[in-house]
Amino acid sequence: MTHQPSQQSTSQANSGSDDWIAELIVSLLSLVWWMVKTAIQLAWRFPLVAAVLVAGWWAYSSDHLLLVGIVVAILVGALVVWRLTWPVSFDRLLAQPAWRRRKQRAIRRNWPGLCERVGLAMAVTDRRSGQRESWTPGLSRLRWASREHLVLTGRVQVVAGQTVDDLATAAETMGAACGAWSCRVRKTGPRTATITWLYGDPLAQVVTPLPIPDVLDASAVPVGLCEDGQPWLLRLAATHVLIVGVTGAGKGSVVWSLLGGIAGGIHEGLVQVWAVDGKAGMELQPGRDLFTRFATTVEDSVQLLEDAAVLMTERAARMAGTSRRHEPSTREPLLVVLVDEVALLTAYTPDRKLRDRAEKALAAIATQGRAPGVVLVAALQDPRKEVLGLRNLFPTKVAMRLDEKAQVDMVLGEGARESGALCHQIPDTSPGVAYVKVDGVREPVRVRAAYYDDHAIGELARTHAPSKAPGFRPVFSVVDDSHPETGDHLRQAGAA
Ligand SMILES: Nc1ncnc2c1ncn2[C@@H]1O[C@H](COP(=O)(O)OP(=O)(O)OP(=O)(O)O)[C@@H](O)[C@H]1O
Repeated sequence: MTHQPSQQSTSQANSGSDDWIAELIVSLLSLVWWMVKTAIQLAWRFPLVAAVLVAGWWAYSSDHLLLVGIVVAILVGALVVWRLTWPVSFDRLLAQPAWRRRKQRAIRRNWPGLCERVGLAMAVTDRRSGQRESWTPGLSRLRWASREHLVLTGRVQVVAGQTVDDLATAAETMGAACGAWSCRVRKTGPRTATITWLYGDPLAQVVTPLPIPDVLDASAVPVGLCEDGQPWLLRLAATHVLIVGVTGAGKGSVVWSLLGGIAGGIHEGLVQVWAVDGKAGMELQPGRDLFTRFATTVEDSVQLLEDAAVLMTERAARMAGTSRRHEPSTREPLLVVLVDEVALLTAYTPDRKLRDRAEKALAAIATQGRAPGVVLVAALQDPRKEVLGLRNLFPTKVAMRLDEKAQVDMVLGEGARESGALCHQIPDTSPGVAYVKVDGVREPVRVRAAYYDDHAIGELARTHAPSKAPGFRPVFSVVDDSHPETGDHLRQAGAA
C-alpha cells in the first residue's frame, strides 16, 4: 500500500508557512513603525540635536560640508562671545529659558515615576485583565507662573482612594525629588490641588514699597510679595489682623506696608487710622500725620480703644436692619485700630484696672467690629495665651520669626507647622518674612512685607495725610491726646 499524503496535512503545512510569513511581515512593519515613532519622539525631545544631524547629513550628501562647518563655527563663536561679554542677557535670554524648558519637560515626563518614588502611586488590580496596575495622580496645566522667580505650577487630580492631604504630606519629598528648594500644595477642590515648585526665592531680596493704589480696595491691600512671586494682598475689610514675631522680625514693615496699601483711602477720608504706640511713640511717630488719633500713654491708649468700641456699637446700631456689610465712605470710614505691642496694654501694665479695661475694649472690637467696619490690627512679640488671651479672635494671622517651634501652632493654629509654616526657621537675616494664615484656608502662605525706611515713611505721611479738602467730613475730629474729656467729645461726634 503506497502512502498518499493526505490533503488535510498539505493544507496544514501551507497554512503554517503562510502564518510564519504573515508574522514576519507584521513584525517588520511594527519594527519600522517603532523606528519612525522613536525618531519623531527623539527629534521632538532633542530638536537641536535633530537639526544638527539633518544639517550634517545634508552637508555630507550635497558636498556642502565646509560651508556648514563655517556656519556652525560662526554660531558657536557668537554664543561664546555673548556668554563672556554679556552673561546676564545670555542667562536671561538663552540659558534660563532652556533650563526652564528642560525642567518642565522632565517633570511632565517623569511624573508617574516621581509619584511612585514619593509614595503617591496606588497598586490597583484591573477588573477585566486581572493584572496589577500602578495608578498615579494626574498632572495638567504645568506652566511657569513666574519666569523671573522660577515658580512652576501645575494642577493635580488625585486618584480615587487618595486625598489632597496625601499630596500635601508628600510635598516636601516631591520638592526635593524635583530639585526644588520648596514645593507647596494648595487644595482647589475635593480631589484637585495646585502644586507649586519653587526653584528660586523671590523673598530673598528686600521688597521695595509697592505703588500706592489710587482706589481703596480693603479686601486686597498690597503689602508685599508672596513666595510664588505674586503680590501679597492682605484682606483688611471684615477681619482683624494679628502680627506676631520676635523683636527685629520686621513687624514694623508689615504695619507700614499695610498703611501704604490703604494710604489712598486715608487721604480720601475713606479710612481712619487710630493708632496706639505702646512704646511711647518710638515706632509709629514718623507716620503721625496719617493717623486721625494717636495715643502713646497707657491711659490714652485704653481711652482710644474704648472710644473705638463705642463708635463700633453706635455704628452697628445704625446699620441694624439696613445693611449687614459696611461700605467705607467719607461719612462712615473704615476704622483701623492699630495697636503696636498690644501686650503692653494687656499684660505688662502694672495697673490692673487699666489692663481689664483694655482687654474688654479689645474683646468687644474683636468680636463685633468686623461687620460695622472697625478693624483691629495688633502687633505682638510674645504669643502666649497669658499675654494675649484674645489671639484666636483674629481671623488673619501673620507669624514672623519666632523663637520656638511650639509658638508656630500657638499663633497660626494647630497643624500650621506640618503645613509648612516654619517661622522658627526664618533666619534673622530675612526681616519682614512671615507666614500668613487666614481662617478657613488650610495652607499658610510664605510672604515678605515691603520695607519702608524712614525716608519712605516720611514721604508716605507727607503725601497721604487725611485730606482737608471741601466735602471731607471726618467722623471724628483729630483729638489732642492730652484732652481728658476725649471720650465724651468723641461719643457726641460719633452720635452726630
Ligand atoms: N521687610 C523688611 N525688609 C528688609 N528689612 C527689614 C524689613 N522689615 C524690617 N527690616 C529691618 O529689620 C529691622 C527691625 O525691623 P522692625 O523694627 O520692623 O522689627 P520689629 O519686629 O517691629 O521689632 P520690635 O518688636 O523690636 O519693634 C529694621 O530696622 C530693618 O532694618
